[in-house]
Amino acid sequence: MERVDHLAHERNKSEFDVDAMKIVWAGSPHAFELSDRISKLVASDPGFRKDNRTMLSRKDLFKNTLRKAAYAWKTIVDLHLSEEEAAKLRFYVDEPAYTDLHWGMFVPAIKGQGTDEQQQKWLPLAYKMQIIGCYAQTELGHGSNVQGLETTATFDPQTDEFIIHSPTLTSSKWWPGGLGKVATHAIAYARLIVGGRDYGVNGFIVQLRSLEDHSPLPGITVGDIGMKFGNGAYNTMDNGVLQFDHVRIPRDQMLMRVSQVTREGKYKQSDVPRQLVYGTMVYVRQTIVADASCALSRAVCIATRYSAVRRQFGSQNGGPETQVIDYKTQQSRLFPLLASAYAFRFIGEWLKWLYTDVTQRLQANDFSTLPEAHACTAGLKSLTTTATADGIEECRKLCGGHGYLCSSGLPELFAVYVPACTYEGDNTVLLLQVARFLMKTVSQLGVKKPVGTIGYMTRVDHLMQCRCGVQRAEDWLNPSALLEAFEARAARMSVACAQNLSNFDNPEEGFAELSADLVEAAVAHCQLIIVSKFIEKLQQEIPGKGVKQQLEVLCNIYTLFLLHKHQGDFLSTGCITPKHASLANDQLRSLYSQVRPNAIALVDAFNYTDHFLGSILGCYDGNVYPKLYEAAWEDPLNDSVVPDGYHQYIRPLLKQQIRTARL
Ligand SMILES: CC/C=C\C/C=C\C/C=C\C/C=C\C/C=C\CCCC(=O)SCCNC(=O)CCNC(=O)[C@H](O)C(C)(C)COP(=O)(O)OP(=O)(O)OC[C@H]1O[C@@H](n2cnc3c(N)ncnc32)[C@H](O)[C@@H]1OP(=O)(O)O
Ligand SMILES: Cc1cc2nc3c(=O)[nH]c(=O)nc-3n(C[C@H](O)[C@H](O)[C@H](O)COP(=O)(O)OP(=O)(O)OC[C@H]3O[C@@H](n4cnc5c(N)ncnc54)[C@H](O)[C@@H]3O)c2cc1C
Repeated sequence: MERVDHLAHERNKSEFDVDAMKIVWAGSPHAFELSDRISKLVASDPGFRKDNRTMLSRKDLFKNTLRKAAYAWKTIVDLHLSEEEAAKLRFYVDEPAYTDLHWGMFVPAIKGQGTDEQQQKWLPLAYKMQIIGCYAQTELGHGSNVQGLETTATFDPQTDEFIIHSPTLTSSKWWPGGLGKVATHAIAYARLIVGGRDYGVNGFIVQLRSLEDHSPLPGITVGDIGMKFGNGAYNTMDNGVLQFDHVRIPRDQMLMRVSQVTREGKYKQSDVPRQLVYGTMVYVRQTIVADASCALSRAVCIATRYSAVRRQFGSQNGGPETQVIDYKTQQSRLFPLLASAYAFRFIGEWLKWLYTDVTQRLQANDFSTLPEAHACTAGLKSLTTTATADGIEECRKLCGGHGYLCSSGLPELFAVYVPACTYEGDNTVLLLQVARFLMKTVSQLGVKKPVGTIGYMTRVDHLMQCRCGVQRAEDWLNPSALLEAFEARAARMSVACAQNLSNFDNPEEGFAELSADLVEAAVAHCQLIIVSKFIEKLQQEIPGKGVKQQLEVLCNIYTLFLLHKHQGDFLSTGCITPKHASLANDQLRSLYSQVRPNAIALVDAFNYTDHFLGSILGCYDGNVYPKLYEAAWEDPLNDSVVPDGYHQYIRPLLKQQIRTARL
C-alpha cells in the first residue's frame, strides 16, 4: 500500500537545506553517518521492539530488559562494532539498563581514579563484560552530602585488606542502578580509616556476587529498592540496596590515583587535588548535558509534528480548520523549546570540548581549570535537565488530550527523564556549587584575573553601569546587545549577592540565608554561558543553503525568550527598561513567524526514526488518527468485549434490588 505523507505540504514550505542541518545537528558528517546507520539498524531489528513496555509487569519488564541488553551485546560482538558504534547502539535501543551504569560510571571511575596497574587489571574484564559494575555512592541517609557517607573501609595491616562495613541502617547503599539484581562488582564509596584515623571518602572495587551462580558473596545483602515513578519508564533499571557486613577486600582494590595506603598502613596523598575523587561525577554531568538535547528534541519533534496535524476551530465556509501550530499561543510555547533543543545541542558539544581540555590538563598536572569545569558541568547539568524535564511536560500539554496517552510516547519520556533533575546531583544543590564559585570569583576580583566562562567579570565596572542601546525591535537581533544585557544581568546579580553576603559576620550563615538569591545568580550565569556559546557557534562557517539563517533565528528566539521569561531580573537590575522589554517581545513574535514555515523541517533535522521516537503523534508521515485508532484495539483490556470481573463486580450491581425509602 502506498504511504501518504500527511506532512508533505509542511516539508515543501521549508527554506533551508535539511540534509545540511542534519549534519550540523549530529556534529559532523561522520557523526551523522554513524547515527543514521545505527538508528536504522536498531529500528529494523524486531529484537529491539519497545512498543509494549508500558503494559508489562515489573518482572516481565525487567526480564525483557535483560534480554535486550544481552541481544545488544551479541549484536555488538557479532558485527564487530567499534566502541563508538556500540555506544550509539545502546543509545538507540533506548531502554535504561544496568549497562548504562557499567559503561557510563563503573568504567569511567576506574579510568579516572584507578592507577595504571588497576586499570590494566580491571578494564579488560569490564570491556569484555566478564564483570558487570555499578557505582555505589549514595546511601539511604545521604546522597547530596557526600562527605556525610557512613560506610567504612578500615585497613587491617595484619591481612593487608580493607574491611568494608555498613555500621547503620542509614549507611545502606541505596539507589545505585544495576546494583539491585545484576552487578557483580561495585565501586563502593566509603570512609577510609587507617590506624584509627578517618581520611574521608574514597572509592573501592568490591565484588558483590559470585561469577559462577550470581549469589551474593558472604557479608553482602543486596536487592532492588522497588517500583519507581511511571509505567515502564525507569523501572527497567534495578536501582538497588546494599549492606556490607565486614566484607574483606585486598588492599589493592582501593582506587589509588588520588591517595594511597601502603602495605605498612601509611596513608599518602598524591599531588593531584582531592576533588578528583569526585571526578566521575564531573564526567557524567557532562554526558547528561549532552543527552539533554536528545530528550528535549524528541519531545519537541513529537509536539511539532502533531501540532501541524491537529486542527481545531477557525473553519471558514466549510474549509479546513486551523492547524494548532498556527495559533500564536502554541508557537510561543513550542518554538522556544525547539530553540532550546538546538541551544542545548551546542552547549553539550562545547562542554565535551571543555571536559576533554580539563582532562588533558590534569594529565599534565595542570589543575587550574578544575574549579571552572566543576562549576560548568554542575550548573549546566542543572539548567539543561530542569528545562528539559519541564519542556517534555509542556510538549505533552501542547498535544492536548492525546499527549496523555502512553502511545504519544511523552508520559514515558517524562518519567524516564525527570529523575535527571535529581541524580548526579540535585539541581538546587548543584546551583549552590556554582554560586560558591561565583562568590569566590567576585571576592578575588582585582587579585586574580577571571578567565574562561567568568571572563566577563574582568569588565565588571562597565557591566555595573552600562545602559542598553536598543531603540527598535530589530536592534535586539544584534548579538552584542544581547550578550551585553546577559552579561550585565549576571554580573549585577552576583555582585549584589556578594555585597549582601558581606553584611554577615559569619559567611556560611550568610550563604545559607541568601541561598535563594544565590541560586538565581547562578542561573543567570549559566544562561549567559549557553547564550554566548550559541552566539559563538554562529560565528563559525556553517555550510548549507539557509542553515545559518535558521540557526540565527533559533538563537535569537532562545535568547529573547529567556530575556522575556526573566524580565524581572533584567528590569530590577536596571539592565533594561520596560520599553526594551516590550521591544524584545515584539521581536520575539516576529521570529516565531519566521520559524513557522520551517518548523517541521527543523525537527526532521534531528533524523529520528519512528522506532526511536516511539510516538504515534510524532510519526514521520503524520498519519496520526488511523494509528491511534488501531493502537487502542491492541490494548490488552480490549482482548475481550466483556471485561474480566464483569460477573463478580458489575453484574451484581446492575441486578441488585435495593429497598430504601428514597429509592
Ligand atoms: C551513567 C551514564 C550512562 C550513560 C552515559 C550516556 C548518557 C548519559 C545521560 C544520562 C545518564 C543516564 C543514566 C544515568 C542514570 C543515573 C546515574 C546517576 C548516578 C548518580 O546519581 S551517582 C551519585 C551522584 N551524587 C551526587 O552527585 C552527589 C552530589 N553532591 C556532590 O557532588 C558534593 O557532595 C557537593 C559538591 C554537593 C558538596 O561536596 P563537599 O561538601 O565535599 O564540597 P564542598 O562544597 O565543601 O566543596 C569542596 C571543594 O570541592 C569542590 N568540588 C566539589 N565537587 C567537585 C567536583 N565534582 N569536581 C571538582 N571540584 C569539586 C568545591 O567546589 C569546593 O572547592 P573550593 O575551591 O574548596 O571551594
Ligand atoms: C533514578 C535515580 C538513579 C540514581 N542512580 C544512582 C547511582 O547509580 N549511584 C548512586 O550512587 N546514586 C544514584 N542515585 C542517587 C542520587 O545521586 C541522589 O538521589 C542525588 O544525588 C540527590 O541526593 P539525595 O537523594 O540525598 O537528595 P537530598 O539531598 O536529600 O535532597 C532533598 C531536598 O533537599 C534539598 N537540599 C539538600 N541539601 C541542600 C543544601 N545544602 N541546601 C539547600 N537545599 C538542599 C534538595 O534541593 C532537595 O530539594 C540515583 C537517584 C535516582 C533518583
